[in-house]
Amino acid sequence: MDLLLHADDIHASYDQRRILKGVELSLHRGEILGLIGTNGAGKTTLMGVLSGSHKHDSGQLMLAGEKYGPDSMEEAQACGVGLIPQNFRLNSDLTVAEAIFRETFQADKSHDELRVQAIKLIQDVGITLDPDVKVGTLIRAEQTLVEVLRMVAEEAQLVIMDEVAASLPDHDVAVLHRVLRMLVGQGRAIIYITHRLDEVRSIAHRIAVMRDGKVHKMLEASRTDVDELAFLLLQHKLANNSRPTDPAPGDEAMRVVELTVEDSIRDISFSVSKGEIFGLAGTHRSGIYQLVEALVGIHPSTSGRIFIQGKPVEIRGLQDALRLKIGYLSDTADTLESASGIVEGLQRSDDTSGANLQDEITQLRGVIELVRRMRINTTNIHGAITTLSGGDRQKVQLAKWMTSDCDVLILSHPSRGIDVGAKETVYRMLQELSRTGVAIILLSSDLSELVSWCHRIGVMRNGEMVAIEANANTNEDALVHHMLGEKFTSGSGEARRVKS
Ligand SMILES: Nc1ncnc2c1ncn2[C@@H]1O[C@H](COP(=O)(O)OP(=O)(O)OP(=O)(O)O)[C@@H](O)[C@H]1O
Repeated sequence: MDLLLHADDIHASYDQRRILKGVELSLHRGEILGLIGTNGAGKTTLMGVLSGSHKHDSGQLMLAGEKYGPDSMEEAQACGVGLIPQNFRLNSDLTVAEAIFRETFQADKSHDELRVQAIKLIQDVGITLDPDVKVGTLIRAEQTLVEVLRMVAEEAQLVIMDEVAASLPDHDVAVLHRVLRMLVGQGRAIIYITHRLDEVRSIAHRIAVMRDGKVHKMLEASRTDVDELAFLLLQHKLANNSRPTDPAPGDEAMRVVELTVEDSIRDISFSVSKGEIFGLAGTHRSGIYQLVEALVGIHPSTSGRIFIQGKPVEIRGLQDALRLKIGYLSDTADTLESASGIVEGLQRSDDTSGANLQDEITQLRGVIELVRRMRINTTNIHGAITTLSGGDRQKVQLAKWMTSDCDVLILSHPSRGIDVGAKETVYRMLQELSRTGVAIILLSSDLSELVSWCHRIGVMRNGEMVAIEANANTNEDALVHHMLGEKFTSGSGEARRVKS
C-alpha cells in the first residue's frame, strides 16, 4: 500500500509537561487506523500536531513523501489533512449545504451553487440528508455525517476523527462506518479514535494502542480481540461484573403517570425505586431526551403527573428539579465553566466556602481520593479544567453529580469519552451510590452498558414507552427489537455494532 503519513519520534508538551514522548506511526492510503488509549494517553494531542493546532517540540513528520509540520489548521487543511474534533459544535443556524462547505476552499461560491454541489455530494456518499434544513434541527448522528461530508468537500486525504461516535446508537454507528469504508475505498486514509473496543475492531484495519505518550503496540484488527485490547490498555484483565438481576431494594423514589409533552411524548408511566438503576433506551427520535427534559423541567410536560416520595410535584424548570433533589447530567458537551479549576469541579456541592483549615484539608483529601479513584490524569489539581483531557473532564462532571446530595440522579451517557478502565470505576461508584438509596435514571446508546448496569430498562419508541424489562428477562437483542419495532437477531452484541 501507498504510504501517506509517517511520524518519527514525535515529542510534544504543554507548559513544560511532556505529553508525547516519541510517537512512531505510519498510515497508508486506503487505510483506517484505529487509535485507542486510556484517558490522557495523548491521542488528542497527537491529532493536534497532525492537524496543525499544536506544535510538536521535536521529531519528523512526512506526508505524501514530503516533510510536513503545519503551523495552523488552515495550513494542515491546505495539505489535505482534516480533523473532526471530540465534541464538535456546529452553528445551528447554518443549513446542511452551508455547514458542509464552511471554511472550505469552495466557501465563497454562491448559495445556489453550493446547494447543488451538496445534493451531489450527499448522493455520491449514498446517505439521506436534506441540504436545506438547519443543522440545529439534526440529531447528533446526522451532524456527524455533515462533518464527514465537509472532509470530502475540502478534499481531505487524511481524515482524523476524534471520538465522533461516542454517544451514537449502534445503527447510526453502522451508517457512519459504511461512509468511512467508502471514503477509504476512494484512496483516503482515516485515523479513528474511539474508546469502544468492539467498534474499533470492526472498523479499523490496524489498531494503534497509545500509552503514556507513545504508540505502545500496533495490531492487525482481524488478529486481535476486545480482551487483548483491554489488557494492552490497562495492563490487567477487564473485571467480569455480574448483572444486577435482582429487583431494586427500596421504596418508590419517583413515579411518573401519563406524562405527555405535546408533539414528542405521550402517556409515559413508570416508577423508579430508591436504590434502583433504571435504564432508558431508544433511538434519538424515540422521545427519551424529551422525557428526561420534562422530568427536570427544561421542557415541562403539558399533561400528566410526577410524584416524588409519593407526593405530587410541579417541575417547571431546572431550579424546581434541584429543589426536589433531582440532578441531571446532560450529554451536550461540557457543562463545566472552562475557567473553573479541577478542585472546584470535584468539590462536593454542599461544601461551604470559608470553612476552617481542618475542613479545607478534609475537602482536599476528598478531591485527591476522587482523582485517584477515577484515574484523572493531572499533575496539578489546582490547575484549570481546560488542562484535562476530554475523558478526564467528563469524569469531573460526573463526579460532581455523583457527590451531590440528590435523591434522583438522571445521567445521560455518563461514560461518554471515558476509557474502559475508568468505566468500571464509574459503574462501581454508581452501584455504591444506589446502595445509599439514590435512584438513578441512566440514558445510554450503548446497550451492553444498560444491560450490564441497570436493574430495569425502559424502552421508548415514537414517543411512547413500549416496554419495561427486568434485567433478568432481557438482553441486547430484545432491547433492539423494542427500539426498532422489528425483529433483530445479531447473535452477539459485538456483531450488532457492525451491522447496518
Ligand atoms: N490545553 C492543555 N493544557 C495543559 N495540559 C493539557 C491540555 N490539553 C491536554 N493536556 C494534558 O495532556 C495530556 C494528554 O491529553 P489528551 O487530550 O491528548 O489525551 P487523550 O488521550 O486524548 O485523552 P481522552 O481519551 O480523555 O480524550 C492529559 O494528561 C492532559 O492533562
